[in-house]
Order: sequence, then C-alpha cells, then structure tokens
Amino acid sequence: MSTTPTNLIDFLVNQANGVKGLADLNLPNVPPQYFQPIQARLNKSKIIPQDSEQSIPIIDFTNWDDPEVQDSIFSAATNWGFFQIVNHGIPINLLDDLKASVHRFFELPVKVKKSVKENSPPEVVRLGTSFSPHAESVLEWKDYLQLVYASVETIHSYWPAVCKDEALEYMKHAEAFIRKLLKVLLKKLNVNELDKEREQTLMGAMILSFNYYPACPEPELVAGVCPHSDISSITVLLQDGIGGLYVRDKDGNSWINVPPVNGALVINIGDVLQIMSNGRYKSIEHRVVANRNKTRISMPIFVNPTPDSVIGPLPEMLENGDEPQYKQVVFSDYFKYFFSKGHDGKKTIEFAKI
Ligand SMILES: COc1cc(/C=C/C(=O)SCCNC(=O)CCNC(=O)[C@H](O)C(C)(C)COP(=O)(O)OP(=O)(O)OC[C@H]2O[C@@H](n3cnc4c(N)ncnc43)[C@H](O)[C@@H]2OP(=O)(O)O)ccc1O
Ligand SMILES: O=C(O)CCC(=O)C(=O)O
Ligand SMILES: [Fe+2]
Repeated sequence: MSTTPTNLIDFLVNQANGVKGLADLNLPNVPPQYFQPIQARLNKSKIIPQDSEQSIPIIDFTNWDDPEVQDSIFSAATNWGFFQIVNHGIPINLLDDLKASVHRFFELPVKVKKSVKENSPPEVVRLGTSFSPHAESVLEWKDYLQLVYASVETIHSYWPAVCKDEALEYMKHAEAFIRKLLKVLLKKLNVNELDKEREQTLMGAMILSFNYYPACPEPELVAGVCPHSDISSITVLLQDGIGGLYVRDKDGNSWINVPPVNGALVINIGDVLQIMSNGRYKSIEHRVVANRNKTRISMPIFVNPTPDSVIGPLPEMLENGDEPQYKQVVFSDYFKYFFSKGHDGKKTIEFAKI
C-alpha cells in the first residue's frame, strides 16, 4: 500500500505532483497537513436547504440593455454579491470544449506538467497547488493552472498546447461579455462611460484559472477552498455539474449552495468593485467543499485591474457627501498582501479600509 510522501511540500510543489498526484496514490486517509480546524469545517447544520426561498439569483442576459434586466443585475450585486447569468452570448459548445481541455491538462503525465511549471514565466502561466503553500498553515485540496490573458504572441509561446486553443477562444468571447456586464454595473453607479482609463482599472488584467479538485477520501476534514472573498473587480466562473461552491448567507452563520446550472456563468463581485463602489456592491465570502467520489473542476476568470492601477472609491460615489470608506491603494500592493497569508474570509479588504 502507498504511504504519504515524507516531504509532502516537495512532492506537491517542487515535483509538481499536486494534490492530484496525492489522490492518485489512493491513500485511505488524508495527510494531517490538510486537516481543517474543527470549528472551520462546514458542518451540515450550517447549510441552508436548497429548496428554501433563499437562492442565488439567475438572470437572463439576452436583453442586457433592457432597464429591467439592468435593475435585476444591480439588485443582485447589491443584495447578494453573487448571481448566475444565462444566455450570456458565449456558445455552449465552447464551454464544453474548455471543460474537456481542463481535464486533458491535469491528466497529462507529471513530467510534462513539471516542464510547464519550470518553463513558464509566472507572469504568464502559473501551475500550483492549494493557495499559497508557503504562507498558509493548512493546505487546500486543489490544484490550479493560471493563464494570464496576455498578448496573442505571448499566449502562443507559453499557454500549454493541450488547452491553448480552447482557452483562447473562450477568453475572446468572455472579454466581450465582461465588458457589457461591467458597463451595466458601472451605469447603475452613475458612471455612464467606461473610458480607457476606467477600463484598465476594472479589466486591464484578466487571469483564466483552471481549478482541479480531485476526489478526496475524507472530504469532511478538508477544504477545497477556505472562506475568502476574491480580490478582483468581478470574477466570472464556469463550474462543472458536480457542485461544491457555497456562499456566506446574510445572517453570517450559514452557507448557501451555488447549484450548477447548465450553460450558466457564476458572477461574483470582488473586493476591487466593493472598494470602487464605496461599499454599495458586496464582495461576498465563499468556499468550496471537496467531494468523496468525483473530481470537480471550475474555471474562474479573475477580472483584475492592471498591477499599477490605483483603486479607491469612484468620485461619483462621493458626490452626495458620502464619506469614503476606503483609501487609495495600488492594486499590486493589494494582491501581494492577499498572497502573503492563507485565505482568511473578508480580512484582505481591511488593508484598504480607512
Ligand atoms: C490560487 O488561488 C486563487 C488565486 C486567485 C488569484 C487572484 C489573482 O488573479 S491576483 C492577480 C495576480 N496577478 C498575477 O498573478 C499576474 C501574473 N503574476 C505576476 O505578474 C507576478 O507573479 C506578480 C503577481 C506581479 C508577483 O510578482 P513577484 O513580486 O515577482 O512575486 P512572485 O515570485 O511571482 O510571487 C510571490 C509569491 O506570491 C504568490 N503569488 C503571486 N501571484 C500569485 C498568483 N497569481 N497565484 C498564486 N500565488 C501567487 C506566490 O505565493 C508567490 O510565491 P511562489 O511560491 O509562487 O514563488 C484568487 C483566489 C484564489 O483562490
Ligand atoms: O471552484 C469554485 O467554484 C470557486 C473557486 C474560487 O472561489 C476561487 O478560485 O477563487
Ligand atoms: Fe473565489
């Protein structure tokens, strides 16, 4: 029978086995480095039943410039911070092709993935496991591949061949959708034009991430992703049909499932838009649970400012005399702070609080 590698971090990170390599050993138990403290585990009594009246809104984007549709987006971003969009304009076959390419990438032999890790500049491609393994006290049951949406030449040089075409085609369509959605979100904040400077601040740097959560022998002991809010302006997430994403409820103590809806994209407001809207839009905590029997994948696009963008409440938010709740921060300082610690709920935004 296989045993846990003696130097687990070396096995996971340096040898590029990731948690998939660990799961492939078919160990009966999870190594203690993955044990969440008891109070941090998601116990069933804290989950709001799926059939209750509370559920994340699902919005049809077909008539996105219809004021009623825009009102429902504003209401979801203000009250929930999370919603699902159907009829977003991205062909469903592209979503299916992308999911297949994610499985193809993670199923590559470890030596191929190791060479991707070793030969890719981290500002373009980053293969990793957990969240920030050198900074966190407990590991998360997740591997990831981050593809930075750079110039076409850079993409062709560095994105892995097994998923490059699918990822690039998806990003081209997603970019058009993201621009429309940000226009709506900004318009409802009385910002009527998304000029070049604001576009750079809201969506100047986009990262397509492939998250891979292998089946786990003891899912109740671990976290796929610990509670956190995203640091992006928005995140656009495609999930497969397995499920496992939960959002913190308004009462603060319970969690609501984000059920997989075929063809839908899950949108969440990130810290940047909470800061720019001076707290009007909410960047809500969410987490992922592991699954005993099935591998789950998800594909978030982190829609980020460029690293040198300065983030703060929009002047339009302060016109009627409201006090700013956040100071001006350089985005690269913000994300370096985010990665300097483990996921820790909503604590990152304290960095920008006045
Ligand atoms: C993983 O689960 C996640 C991820 C996220 C992601 C949110 C974001 O998109 S934040 C935007 C960050 N921007 C980029 O990643 C662009 C590409 N990267 C870069 O240009 C550079 O890496 C850099 C971000 C400018 C930082 O450069 P540098 O100062 O030279 O430092 P590094 O050696 O690259 O990194 C130091 C250390 O920080 C951690 N880290 C930095 N960036 C990331 C990243 N994108 N993902 C994961 N970790 C990152 C990492 O610990 C680095 O240590 P190493 O062990 O890799 O050496 C949101 C939510 C999630 O659950
Ligand atoms: O896998 C998911 O559904 C969500 C992942 C997530 O929250 C993240 O990558 O920031
Ligand atoms: Fe997230």
